Amino acid sequence: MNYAVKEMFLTLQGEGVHAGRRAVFARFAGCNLWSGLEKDRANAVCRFCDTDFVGMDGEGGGRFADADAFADAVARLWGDEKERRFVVLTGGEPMLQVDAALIDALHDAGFEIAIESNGTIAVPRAIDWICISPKAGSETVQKTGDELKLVWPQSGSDWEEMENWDFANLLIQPMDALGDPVVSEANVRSAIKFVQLNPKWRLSLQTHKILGLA
Ligand SMILES: C[S@@+](CC[C@H](N)C(=O)[O-])C[C@H]1O[C@@H](n2cnc3c(N)ncnc32)[C@H](O)[C@@H]1O
Ligand SMILES: Nc1nc2[nH]cc(C(=O)O)c2c(=O)[nH]1
Ligand code: SF4
Ligand SMILES: [Mg+2]
Repeated sequence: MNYAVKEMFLTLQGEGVHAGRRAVFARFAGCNLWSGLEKDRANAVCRFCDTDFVGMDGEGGGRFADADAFADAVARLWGDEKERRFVVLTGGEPMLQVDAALIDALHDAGFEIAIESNGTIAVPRAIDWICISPKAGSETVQKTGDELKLVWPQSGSDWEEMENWDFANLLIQPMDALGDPVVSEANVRSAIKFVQLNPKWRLSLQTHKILGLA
């Protein structure tokens, strides 16, 4: 198997329970809920995406011939430190490409593996930290994991139903309205109010955007 990767970079995990943790991000090209082209956004299943995942032309991106080549690139970005090695597989939709060989190669290189997935494709439990972010209008098949991260508000998504799923952490992440600061701020206020009313849930902010990190 080869892997089409938009970009790979060293940063801090910006979101969720691991926010603030040093991490290599590997962003896979392509998604099953949007083509990634602006002309298709209005008709996509997922319409609020903040990410360019088209092609392989980003920093550290490219086509990796096999799992070892992928893991070598991740390890090079991490550097020599042997402790607490952490890689986040994201996209696009990483589960279109992640397979057992890749998971094994990253584990062999000493990495704890996290994934950011839309939950429409089952995620192997061999992945150490499963974060699922369900999208209204899609079928969520992965209803277990470490972190459920619901982008808020999303009409047509049933958060009460999600409380019955098997996730160790429930998070609400305000929707970035992509260039509309008034709406973005309203979404933050709405998310805070939601958590104040629903103590099973915690707030997740996109701290990398606040901090000016990738
Ligand atoms: C770009 S997605 C890639 C991974 C996967 N396709 C998914 O949707 O979970 C990474 C994370 O960013 C979140 N996200 C995307 N657009 C966002 C936005 N406009 N505001 C807040 N979070 C957003 C997603 O819900 C997901 O949790
Ligand atoms: N720093 C940083 N943290 C992130 N957490 C989830 C991200 C994603 O796009 O999947 C992301 C991202 O793009 N950058
Ligand atoms: S599912 Fe994830 S990558 Fe795909 S369009 Fe939605 S937020 Fe973006
Ligand atoms: Mg992002």
